[in-house]
Amino acid sequence: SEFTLAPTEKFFEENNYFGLQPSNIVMFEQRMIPAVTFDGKVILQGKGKIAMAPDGNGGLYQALLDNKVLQDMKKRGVEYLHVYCVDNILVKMADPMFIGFCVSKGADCGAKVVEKAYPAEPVGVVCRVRGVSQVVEYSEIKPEMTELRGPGEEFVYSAGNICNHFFTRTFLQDVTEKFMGQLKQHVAIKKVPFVDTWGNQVKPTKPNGIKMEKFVFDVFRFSRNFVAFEVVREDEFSPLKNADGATKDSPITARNSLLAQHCRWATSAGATLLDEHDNPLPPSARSDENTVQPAGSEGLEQLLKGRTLTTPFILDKKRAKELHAQ
Ligand SMILES: CC(=O)N[C@H]1[C@@H](OP(=O)(O)O)O[C@H](CO)[C@@H](O)[C@@H]1O
Repeated sequence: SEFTLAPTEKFFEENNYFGLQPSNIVMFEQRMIPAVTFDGKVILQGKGKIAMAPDGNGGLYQALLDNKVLQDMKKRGVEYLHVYCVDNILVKMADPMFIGFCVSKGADCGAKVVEKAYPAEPVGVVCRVRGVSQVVEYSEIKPEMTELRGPGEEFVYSAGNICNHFFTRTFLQDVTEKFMGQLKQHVAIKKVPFVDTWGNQVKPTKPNGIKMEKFVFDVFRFSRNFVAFEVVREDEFSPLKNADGATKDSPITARNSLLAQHCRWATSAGATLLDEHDNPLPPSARSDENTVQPAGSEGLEQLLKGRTLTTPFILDKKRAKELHAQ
């Protein structure tokens, strides 16, 4: 959006595009739409300036069209897309397992899901409504539906949406050409700063306005072959939604999720980890033993098997070279 494009560009430049070719990176902006009061009037954010807000993560499709991104992808021979839209430190971009699964199933649209942890967990559920695959958002599902359980006491609606999606380019082409007008508008009730009639800037303490948002997953219902792919939460989902100090989904919890994952990878590659007092670290909550080497941890075994490592242990290029040489 207009808030994030310039800082994102700057961050990529400063970090040398993370080793990618700048010509292979395309950045573009979603639209902004006015925020309105509960009776539908525009809100003045400042003198002569209407309060605007990004049009939701489902604004992606209009933005792809506005910026001719799908045409560009066609030229470059891009046929499959992996999209994610919540901050998630464990996200596996272009995950070969997920993409391979969707392609092998002939899917035009797919979603990664994790098992819902508890009924009121604020995640949408991937399900079928009258035979149509879709996400029912947590703000729009009846609480009693979230409580429903099957014969084995498992949740009936257990497939938690983690905003991690697969699309074929041709499906998105169809969406932009035929279905965009059918995307629903969802109402988000928010605190919108405004100027009062005396020209004073006011920061409301309770919600005073409505932002209309489109949801990225609202295109699922137009797919011809939709698939869901369940993944293990500890390996793939640790969202960042709150500031430090919150008990969940904060920078600290995100950092700990990544550390725990790397400890599991090192242990399953055959390393023994010690804390700063040389005591062995307790075994991680989940063992990856006997599973395939998790994507992202390939090659670790050669470096770490049989080694005893004191944490914090940083495996950078220099360290990897040293380990190779030993
Ligand atoms: C509109 C939208 O994208 N909603 C998503 C999104 O919720 P937020 O609370 O808006 O961040 O992230 C959730 C996963 O953290 C997902 O379950 C939900 O469906």
